[in-house]
Amino acid sequence: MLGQLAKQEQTTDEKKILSIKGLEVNFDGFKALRNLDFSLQYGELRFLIGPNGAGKTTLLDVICGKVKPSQGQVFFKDAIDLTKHQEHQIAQLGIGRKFQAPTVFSTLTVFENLALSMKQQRGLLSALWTKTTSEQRERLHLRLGMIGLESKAKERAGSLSHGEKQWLEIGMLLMQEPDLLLLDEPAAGMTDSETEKTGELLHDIAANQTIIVVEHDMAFVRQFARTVTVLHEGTVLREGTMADIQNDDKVAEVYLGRRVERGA
Ligand SMILES: Nc1ncnc2c1ncn2[C@@H]1O[C@H](COP(=O)(O)OP(=O)(O)OP(=O)(O)O)[C@@H](O)[C@H]1O
Repeated sequence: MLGQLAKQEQTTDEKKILSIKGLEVNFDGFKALRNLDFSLQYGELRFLIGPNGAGKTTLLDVICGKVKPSQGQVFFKDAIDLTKHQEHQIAQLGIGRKFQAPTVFSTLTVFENLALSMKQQRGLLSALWTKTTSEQRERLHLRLGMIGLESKAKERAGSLSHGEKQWLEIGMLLMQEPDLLLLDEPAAGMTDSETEKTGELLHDIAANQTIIVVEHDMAFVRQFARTVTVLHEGTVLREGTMADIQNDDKVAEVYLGRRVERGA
């Protein structure tokens, strides 16, 4: 019986790409995260919401190695202890992070930006001047199509709209073939149609990769979220479908007594 239980637990664990237990982050005595448990299955698109200062960014910072926890476990693909790795190692292990503001090379073309981001052994300059292989070109065109910028491949990235720059940066991240993507407000500052396209892009990506999205725009979350985790005061307050979350009194209370509405 015990053996069976252990086996069951192991099977469940095997599906987890990320498993966090008892996480604590201490900034000079202030606990930005406390006793936080969080896990993610392969292929999930998980939205992370919560009021200002809830700890969302800090959680992403711990996962990508920018911030080291004072306590707790952070395991990637079961056996990789992320607390023991530096930021650049974690990127190589397959975790890609995108911050809110797009950072593309504005004087290079869209295609060149993507080509530079390819997972490769070559240095930056040789990546620019060496001819891409047909396999690489295929990958580049696949990503160009996915981010909707095929027709703008030869345009300078600096001439793109804000939304297009965001998609390009997501495409650049995808060229690294990460297993887990961490995205910070990918739809911030976008027009309604760009926001819509971004939501669809996230679902396209989640067909093969796992994504955590930190988001404030509740209309966006409502439209595109499958599972939502609500953080409050450094720990998980609730987790569930958007419908569960919207009807939860405690969640409404932490959002200053309002229902979870757009811009809350
Ligand atoms: N480097 C730091 N030193 C001290 N305190 C910090 C540091 N970084 C974050 N904090 C504090 O930790 C808490 C959690 O911050 P965090 O940025 O993770 O929240 P958040 O949920 O991402 O908020 P927002 O939605 O406003 O971006 C906040 O009270 C913040 O002031």
